[in-house]
Amino acid sequence: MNSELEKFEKIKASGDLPSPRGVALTIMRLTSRDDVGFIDIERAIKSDPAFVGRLLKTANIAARERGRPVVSVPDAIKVLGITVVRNLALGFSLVSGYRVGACPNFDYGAFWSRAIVTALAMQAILRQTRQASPDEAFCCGLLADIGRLAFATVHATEYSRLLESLDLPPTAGDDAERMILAREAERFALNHDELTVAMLADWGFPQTLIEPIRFRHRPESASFAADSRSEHLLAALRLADGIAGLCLAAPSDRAPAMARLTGRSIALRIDLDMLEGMVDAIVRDWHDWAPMLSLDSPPVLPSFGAMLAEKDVVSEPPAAEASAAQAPLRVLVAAADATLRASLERLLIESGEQVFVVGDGEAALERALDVQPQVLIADWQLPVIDGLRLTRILRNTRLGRGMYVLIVTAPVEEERFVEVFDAGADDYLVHPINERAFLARLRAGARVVGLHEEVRRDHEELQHFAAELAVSNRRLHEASVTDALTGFHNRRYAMERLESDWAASTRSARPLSCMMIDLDDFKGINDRFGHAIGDKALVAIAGVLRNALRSNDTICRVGGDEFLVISPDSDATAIAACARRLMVAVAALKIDSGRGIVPCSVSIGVATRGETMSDTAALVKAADDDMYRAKPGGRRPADLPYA
Ligand SMILES: Nc1nc2c(ncn2[C@@H]2O[C@H](COP(=O)(O)OP(=O)(O)OP(=O)(O)O)[C@@H](O)[C@H]2O)c(=O)[nH]1
Repeated sequence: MNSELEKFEKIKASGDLPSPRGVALTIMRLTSRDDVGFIDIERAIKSDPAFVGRLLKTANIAARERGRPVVSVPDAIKVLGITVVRNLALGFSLVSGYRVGACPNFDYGAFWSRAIVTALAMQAILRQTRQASPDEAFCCGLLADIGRLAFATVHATEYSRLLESLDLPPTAGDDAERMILAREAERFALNHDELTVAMLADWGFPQTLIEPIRFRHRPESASFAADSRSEHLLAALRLADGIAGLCLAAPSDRAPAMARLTGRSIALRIDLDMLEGMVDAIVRDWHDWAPMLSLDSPPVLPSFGAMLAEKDVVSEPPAAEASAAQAPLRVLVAAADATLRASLERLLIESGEQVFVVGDGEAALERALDVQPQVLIADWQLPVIDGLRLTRILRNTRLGRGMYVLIVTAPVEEERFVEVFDAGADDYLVHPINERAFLARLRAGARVVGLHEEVRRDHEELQHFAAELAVSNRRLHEASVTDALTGFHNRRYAMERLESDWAASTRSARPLSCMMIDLDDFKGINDRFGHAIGDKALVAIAGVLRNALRSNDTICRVGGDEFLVISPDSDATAIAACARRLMVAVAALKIDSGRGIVPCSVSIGVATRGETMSDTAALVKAADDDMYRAKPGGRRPADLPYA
């Protein structure tokens, strides 16, 4: 048994590790048997109505593109698959069972909020990149930090002391995370990432899905093959971490959180536009999920675009690297002949390089993917996969394209060397090796490797600049559609947004409503109290609107004292009720001018898309007309014709 597993078994033996209960336990037991039928699982699920609701919700997110809602348990199982259903049951049962606990400095609410945002982010990222099942990724994201909860459960008092001594904000970056990991390892012999990996493996999660968790805060130590699923999942997990960090950051910490996020999205070729749509959708889903899981209410977050415009966001620069000229070369030597191997190894070590040695082609391939050498020295006559075939295989991978390849061969006629170059090798050495010639060739190789590294670094820097430029462009765009006083979008944005919500309502045949809100006698307020107090009133009324409306309503300031609210999925009754609520809330405002309370009231016009309405202009006009009917003097809530 390896030592990590041994340490995990010790913790597990305490019997206190977080574990599934109720229906989750039944489903896990059932799915571990070969003879279990679909009906048994369906029956187990149906015994827990709360789980049925959550399962249907997940299935409907998964099936968004198919246009037909999932309304039954068998349908949900078909959409998600038994494994995902089982892992969802596990995850949700842990959320319900460990909402509070005995570790005083562990914030259980923040832990689960972060978990659900990470889960939603993993699902959204994988839906975009399609490198793994988004629903499996959801489960993996939900439980990606479960080791932390496990420490808080098994070692409540000690873990609380450890957290107190570190006193780090929950959204700190990699450096802070590494500090926690190091202290946990010192104290408990395992860190929470290792414990998470062990727990998920114990629950039967597939290795490729959970292994990236081990490296989520130290990606430079991961040695996944280039373009492998694990490498991709690691990048996805880091981006999901970044998204969760941004969503949970205090407003003053959003700029560094945003910087981490934009840097990480580059690795997955997710541009800012995609990221924006993704983050805004994740925040909306979070608002839906939180009450379903009885989690803390999510904060009302500005849109991604508004957060991007908030501060000077600069994406993470590419990691600083030692100059390739000074760093030792990573050289892989692949030769069956022990004397040849030993002499190459000696020469390379003497010249200060980092050497890895293998005896056949298959081992060479495996080792190459693992250590990612910059130089490969391979014997032509290598067993299993010969040197030329090995070169061809590696040249077809991203990793192998930049490698400097030297083929070692016994003397052959000149003609045959063509084959060496045709296979993609850079040079050859004739055995027995002339030491001076070998070292000269190695220097030539080092020069080429150095150039490759330079190109790669330049490319990364260019990507970094491109990301920064995209951020600046986005910020400029955001500023051009944002009202500086209230932070709401302006008329230009309102009209674009209305068009897209109109199109969505046409596609889905769902209602679309809007509200035109106009402050009453605002000129009088300015004249009586001064412009500064007028501004204060505008900001206060904007705050009322922000707090009173749903997260998927769009509020725009379309004139000096006019706001337009676009409300998808609201019918005439709902929008009227909403207008009444707003009027009451604004009337209750007490804005102190220093010379008495400022009288605040609004007139609101409402309109709902009807069959005779041809376009968005007609909808806005209807709301406008309704608002003017309410003036002058402001319409009282009771005057609104709908109860
Ligand atoms: N303080 C402040 N005032 C503004 C701002 N933008 C526009 N205004 C003022 O808002 C007032 C709007 O006046 P009107 O359009 O006559 O509307 P009203 O006085 O609210 O009258 P009714 O709409 O009929 O109730 C004007 O005096 C503008 O100068 C702003 O950003 N800050």
